[in-house]
Amino acid sequence: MKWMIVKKAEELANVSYQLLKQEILRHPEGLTIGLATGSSPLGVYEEWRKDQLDCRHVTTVNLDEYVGLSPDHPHSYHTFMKEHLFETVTFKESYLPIGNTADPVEESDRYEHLVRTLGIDIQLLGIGSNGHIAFNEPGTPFDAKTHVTELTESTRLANQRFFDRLEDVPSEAITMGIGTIMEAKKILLVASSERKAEAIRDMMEGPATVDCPATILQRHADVMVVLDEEAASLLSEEAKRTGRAAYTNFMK
Ligand SMILES: N[C@@H]1[C@@H](O)[C@H](O)[C@@H](COP(=O)(O)O)O[C@@H]1O
Repeated sequence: MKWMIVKKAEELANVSYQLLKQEILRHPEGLTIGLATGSSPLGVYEEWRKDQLDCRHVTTVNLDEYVGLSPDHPHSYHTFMKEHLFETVTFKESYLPIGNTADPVEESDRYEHLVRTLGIDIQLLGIGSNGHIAFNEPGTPFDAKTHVTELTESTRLANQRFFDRLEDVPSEAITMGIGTIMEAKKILLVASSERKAEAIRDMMEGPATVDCPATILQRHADVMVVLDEEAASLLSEEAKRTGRAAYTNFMK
C-alpha cells in the first residue's frame, strides 16, 4: 500500500484526479474506471468536470446502488453520478446496478458478470467510518461477489444527509463485493476528515480482518491512499512523514 498526505481538500481532489488522469492518458485504446459515490469523491469529480479531458474511450462502472430506488429517483446513485459527472463529461458507456429491479439477487449476478467482463483498470474508493468499502459492511467475507446487502444503522445515519429523513434511507443496497473490488488492477482510495481517522488507522496499521472491510486492501498489489491531515491523524509518526514526503515528491 502506498499513501500520500495532503493539507487541504483542494490538494486531495487535485492529486486524486491527476492519478486518474494519468491512467486515462496511459490507455488511449480504452479503459474501465470504477467510480464511487459519497462526499469523498466530490472534489475529484469537480476537477474532472473542469478539465474537459476527452473521455470517450473510458467506460465507467459504479460500486453500488440502493435497492428500491429507480435510476431517476432524486437520491439514487444514478442521479448522483449524473449531477456530479455524467452530465458534463462524456464517457463511452457508464454502468451502475439497477436498484428498482424485481429481483435484486439476479441483478447482482448480472452486474458481477458485467464488471468481470469489462475488468476494472482503476477503482476509485471512499471509506465508511466503520471501515466499509462500497457497501461491504463489517463482517462481509473477503471473497464476496456483487450482492444484496443490508445497511447498518451507522451507515444509514451517515448517509441520511443525502436524504430528507432517516426513514427515506433504503435499508438495502446492491454492492460490488470485496472480491469484485480486489480484482481491479489498481485502487485509489480517498479519505478526508477526522471522521475517517480510526478506519484509516485500522486499514493501514491494523491486522486484516472482516471487522474492518478496508483492511483487505493490504493484500492488493497496487493501492494508493490519498489522505488529508485529519484522516491521517491517528497514523504512526513515521507513516505521516512518509505520506507527506510522498505528496511533496509527487508534486515535483
Ligand atoms: N456506498 C458509499 C461508499 O462508497 C462511501 O465510500 C461511503 C463513505 O461516504 P462519504 O465519502 O460520504 O463519507 O459512503 C457510502 O456508504
